[in-house]
Amino acid sequence: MKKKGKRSVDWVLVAQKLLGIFSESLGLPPSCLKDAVGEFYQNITVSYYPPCPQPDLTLGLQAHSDFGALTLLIQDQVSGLEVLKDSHWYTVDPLPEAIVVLVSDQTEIITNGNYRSAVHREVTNSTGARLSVATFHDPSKTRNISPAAVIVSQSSPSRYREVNYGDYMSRWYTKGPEGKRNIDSLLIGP
Ligand SMILES: O=C(O)CCC(=O)C(=O)O
Ligand SMILES: [Fe+2]
Repeated sequence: MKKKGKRSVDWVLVAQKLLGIFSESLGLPPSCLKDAVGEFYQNITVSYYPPCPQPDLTLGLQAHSDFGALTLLIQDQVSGLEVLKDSHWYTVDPLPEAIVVLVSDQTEIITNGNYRSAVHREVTNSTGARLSVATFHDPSKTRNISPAAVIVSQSSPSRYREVNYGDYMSRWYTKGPEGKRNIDSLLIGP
């Protein structure tokens, strides 16, 4: 087995700590979300966006939500990341030393929609190149994910169908983000 570097272990600890805080904020035991995700599978993507002569015509990355549990992202001083809220795109201004936390699809499912996965995109600009490093913290492909039993009740029934994470991921790669949330296909009811 390949030994993980100290830096990637640190990222895992931050992600676990955040899932603990999310759990507690919902009145759940601190390990609730972490236990539901199981062992973290970590992927790191380094994205370089060169200056674009026609930013109005080109996105760096189309709108999507990340399919795992939690994404931690660092960006350089050039802005470009935007998040969607109430049909409006907001720029995530780069701050020195800051880590951007993006709630991803599996966390939305486990919390039964109490935490919503963040729809985001990357816009280009004509003057400066941009660099970002995203660390994805995801369940294993064999893991089945569903709303946590402690959250679901008769008055607050499951809003999402159970899904195998490997299948969910394959679907994402086959269909692509299509600018919308793939997770919506798991919604139960009208
Ligand atoms: O480069 C960014 O700021 C966003 C990257 C991203 O959303 C992704 O890799 O999923
Ligand atoms: Fe993303």
